[in-house]
Amino acid sequence: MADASQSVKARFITFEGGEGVGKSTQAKRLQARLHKQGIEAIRTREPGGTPKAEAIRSFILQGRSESWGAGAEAVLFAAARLDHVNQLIAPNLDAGKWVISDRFHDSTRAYQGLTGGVDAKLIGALEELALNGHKPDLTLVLDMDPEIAFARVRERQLEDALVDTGDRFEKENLEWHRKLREGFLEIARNNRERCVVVLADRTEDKLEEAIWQAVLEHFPELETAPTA
Ligand SMILES: Nc1ncnc2c1ncn2[C@@H]1O[C@H](COP(=O)(O)OP(=O)(O)O)[C@@H](O)[C@H]1O
Ligand SMILES: Cc1cn([C@H]2C[C@H](O)[C@@H](COP(=O)(O)OP(=O)(O)O)O2)c(=O)[nH]c1=O
Repeated sequence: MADASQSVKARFITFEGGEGVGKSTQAKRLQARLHKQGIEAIRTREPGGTPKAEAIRSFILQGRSESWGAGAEAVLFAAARLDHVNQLIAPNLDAGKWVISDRFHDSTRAYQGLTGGVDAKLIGALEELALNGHKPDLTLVLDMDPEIAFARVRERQLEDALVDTGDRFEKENLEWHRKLREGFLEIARNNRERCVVVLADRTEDKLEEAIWQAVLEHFPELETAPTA
């Protein structure tokens, strides 16, 4: 692989959106595209990404913590994020590697803030602590009707012959997910310099292409990076 990492500044890209819209699938595909371009990129996810953050992930997402409430969850997600930023994201960016995260701080804004009702000032303060200066350079907001995304997730569960795999968040009702979708769109409207909304209700190949075009538009320097 040609090494373009030396000539192109390492960037931090996040994927956001509701459940089942294709974030994980496309995060993998984007990593592969970047590799083809000679760019070293690591892929991570939230909540999680480091041992401490993964521990918080299982703690929050299992049914046991049902009664925590959105405020406490915002604090827990922020604690996980701070470790993720300090232990994984920042060191990789410093080492010249691109970082792709499947969800990041906009998920807290959307789930705990706009949908969960936690005050925006509190969300902002937690964000300042957790990001430690590492705001994403580009956020791809995958957008589609949650009903269709749900059908995808259910299909996957049936294929895996799993009876009850939905985590606590996937069990929220459709109306709630529609509100969540509006929340992500609002975040994108208010952060136009960073966020690109991508229509997710299309084939994986077409979505990958649309995402790649958005990435090239945002980072034109990639066009001239040597190809592998
Ligand atoms: N463009 C697409 N069209 C149809 N199904 C898809 C598409 N992208 C992903 N899927 C399927 O939908 C399900 C959810 O995709 P995933 O990437 O895990 O979404 P997310 O990370 O947003 O929850 C998976 O079973 C995946 O194979
Ligand atoms: C990162 C983050 C996630 N979440 C929620 C969103 C998801 O419902 C859940 C993570 O589950 P996950 O399985 O990673 O997401 P997806 O279903 O999109 O593949 O945690 C928050 O509520 N706040 C946050 O800050």
